[in-house]
Amino acid sequence: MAPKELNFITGNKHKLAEVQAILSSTGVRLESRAVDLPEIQGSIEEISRDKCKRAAEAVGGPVLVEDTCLCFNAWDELPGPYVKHFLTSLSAQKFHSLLAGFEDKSAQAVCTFAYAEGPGKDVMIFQGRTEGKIVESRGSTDFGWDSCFEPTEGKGQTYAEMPKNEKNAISHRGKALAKLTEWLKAET
Ligand SMILES: O=P(O)(O)OP(=O)(O)OP(=O)(O)OC[C@H]1O[C@@H](n2cnc3c(O)ncnc32)[C@H](O)[C@@H]1O
Ligand SMILES: [Mg+2]
Repeated sequence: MAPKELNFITGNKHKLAEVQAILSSTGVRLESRAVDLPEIQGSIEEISRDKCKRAAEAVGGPVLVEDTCLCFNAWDELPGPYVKHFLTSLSAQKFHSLLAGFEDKSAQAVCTFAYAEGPGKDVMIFQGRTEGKIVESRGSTDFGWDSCFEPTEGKGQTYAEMPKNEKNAISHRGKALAKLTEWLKAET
């Protein structure tokens, strides 16, 4: 059974704000708890499933978690789920230099939501992908690598230069949440 209310477990207030904005028109109620969950190494799906199981155990009830990856095509999809560490070390200003030796600057932003009804329960996965390229930082550096990712579907702006509603309409997170809300509608 799909829930009417979701308990989104994240330590990232920018993610939470986007998820709240995107879900506001859907009638789905969102609760949230800030828990910084340890993340394993592995495939995107393995990491998301494990993160969801840890969250369900930490909370003792239904949980929604999300893992965001940035995959460089020239790097066979890396840094992928490990992008946070690269960004923390380099900062947004130097982030583009990772691809300095590569002609191919294309990348995919991948957002994976994972939902479980509680500890030990099955995990449902919902994923969205947005194509783009890595550029020198332009716009606010508030949220992750937003200033370094220029989506192909946009008007040549980085995510950070776009109004929030425009980012949400084409973003990896928006697409993943569209799948999640479809499931919620179908189940209730
Ligand atoms: O508690 P959680 O939900 O795990 O939050 P987090 O900040 O640790 O997030 P991730 O583990 O998913 O790591 C993803 C990294 O990508 C960044 N990020 C996530 N979504 C983004 C977006 O839409 N635009 C730019 N950067 C983003 C985020 O700041 C991290 O550095
Ligand atoms: Mg994390």
